[in-house]
This record gives sequence, structure tokens and C-alpha cells, in this order.
Amino acid sequence: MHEPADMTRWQGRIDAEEGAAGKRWHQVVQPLAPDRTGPAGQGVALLGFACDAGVARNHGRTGAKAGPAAIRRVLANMPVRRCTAIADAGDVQCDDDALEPAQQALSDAITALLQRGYLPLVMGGGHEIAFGSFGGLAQHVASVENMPRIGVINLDAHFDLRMAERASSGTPFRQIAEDCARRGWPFKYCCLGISDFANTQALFDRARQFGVRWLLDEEMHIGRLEQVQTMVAAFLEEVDHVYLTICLDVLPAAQAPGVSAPAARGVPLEVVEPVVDLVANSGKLRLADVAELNPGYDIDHRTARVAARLLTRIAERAGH
Ligand SMILES: N=CN[C@@H](CCC(=O)O)C(=O)O
Ligand SMILES: [Mn+2]
Ligand SMILES: [Mn+2]
Repeated sequence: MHEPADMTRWQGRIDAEEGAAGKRWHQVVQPLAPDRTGPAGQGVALLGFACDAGVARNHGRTGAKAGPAAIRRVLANMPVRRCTAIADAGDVQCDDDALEPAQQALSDAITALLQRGYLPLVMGGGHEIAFGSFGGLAQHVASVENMPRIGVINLDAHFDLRMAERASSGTPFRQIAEDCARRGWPFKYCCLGISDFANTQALFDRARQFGVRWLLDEEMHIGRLEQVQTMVAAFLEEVDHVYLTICLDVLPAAQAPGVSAPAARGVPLEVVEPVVDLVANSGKLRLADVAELNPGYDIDHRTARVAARLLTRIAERAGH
């Protein structure tokens, strides 16, 4: 289920004439076995969640299983700057419909990375990744604190609070809410970029019932950036640990065509990036992931490029 890093995938351009200042990620990335007993480390640990089961169960367009490999291909050529400690912890693979054991394996791998001091950057996979990601952070934090204040910040066109009987890419934050209730923890969920036209009334009602803080896509244009930042900063004040999750369908379809459900409007990168920077600079970011990349629908690798750009931004601000 958990496959070690395949370092032969890290191929890219070599600018030997530039010396150390010409280095790219493929020249510095190191393989990492994510077991709890390994030595403490620092920097970012990349981890893939190769999974189609969540999107398939949610009646979407499958193909997200190929997401981690597509993102690594773009990351390989990223210039090395502020973040120099980059590890690849391999991929958790979901076989066919075996979603629940794959999510548990993802949680365990993330917990191990957190225990050893890494900032895990996880690459989906559909948004069912979020239940596994949160579980990994929860397991880690529960071992050191009784009543942690964990904030979940989701950049997404969708609430993903569905009540479906089986877990899917549409249910993770409802599952996280239930997990928090079981643990006696507050559920602090901030959802940024919600489309009024891609969520039913039932989902808005549930969001209200769970005390979710949200902004609509139409409230997140560049002219309102200051108000958006004020809202996110207020949410950050209320929590000690942050899990940031980015559903790539929050972006306009032109910037992120390679997803299951492309956005008719979306939140442009010029707003998404300052929000991500605010979170990454907060000192509270413990874990981040990107979800829903479907390389089969990606034009010119646009969506993979956005995913890699966002992960690199996070690594440069929080991963050292
Ligand atoms: N993770 C995606 N969730 C969306 C998908 C919407 C769609 O496929 O149209 C949801 O369930 O609402
Ligand atoms: Mn979405
Ligand atoms: Mn989502």
C-alpha cells in the first residue's frame, strides 16, 4: 500500500554552468522512509496519495490517481531557493475501491512524518485525501495535547460536507467534523471560494449547522483581497495548528482545467496565492495538501503547474 519513493522519477534540466545557484529540486530531493522510529529531520516531506476511489464514489471524472506523478514532474524543475531540505516519502496507493484502508495508511504515514519534525506536503488524489490528512495530524497532536485547537482551511468551490453513506471525495469535512465530535474537540473549518451554484441548499444548511466560516468565489476577487486577508487572519488567531487543503477546482477553469469539476468562475491565482502566503507565514501551518488534479483533462499541464507552484510557495515559507 505504501510504496517507497521512486527516485528515477526525479528527472530535470541541469544547469551545471551555474553551480549551486543553478540547482533544481530534482538535484536535491532525498528519499525518505516514513516510519516513526527514523531519525528526526527537517524541511518538507513530499507524500503522494494515488487514489481514484473517492472521485469514483462521488460520481466524478476519475484520473486523480495519476496526480502525484504529474506534480512531481513539474516540481523536479523548480529552482531551489529558500527551501533546501526536500524529501520524498513515496506514495500511498489506493487499490480499486479500498478507500478506507488507504486513508488510514495515509494518516499513519503523515503522523510518522510529523513525529519526526517534517512539514508534510501531500499530493492527491481526490479530496478524500482530506480525511486521511486530518487523521494524521489529529493522531500526532493528540499524542502531545488534550484539547488542541486545530483549524482546517480549505480553498475549494465545494463544502465537501456530504452525508453519503460511504466516504467519498464529497464527504471528508463532514467526517472530520464527526471525528472532532468523537474526540471532544471543536470543529474549526474555514472554506474559501465556495460556489453558490455548485453546492445544494442542504450543504449550505449543514455548513451553518457546523459553524463553518466561508467566503463565496464572488467575494474573493482582487478588489476584496484586504477583506479576505482580514477574515483569514481572524480565523488563524483562533487556532494553534493549521491544516491547509487546496482543492484545485477552486481556481478558474482556464487556470485549472485538469480537475473533475472545473469552475465556471473560480478564485484567481492572484487571490489564492496571498491567502496561501498568509497561512504559510503564520507559524501555525503543520500540514498542507493539494487535491483533485486529474492529468487526463489537464491542458499543457496547467493544473499540475499551479499545484507545484503552490506547494513550492508553501515549502519556501513554512518548510525550513
Ligand atoms: N470533491 C469534490 N466534491 C464536489 C464535486 C462536485 C461535482 O462533481 O460536480 C462535491 O461533492 O460537491
Ligand atoms: Mn472542489
Ligand atoms: Mn473539494
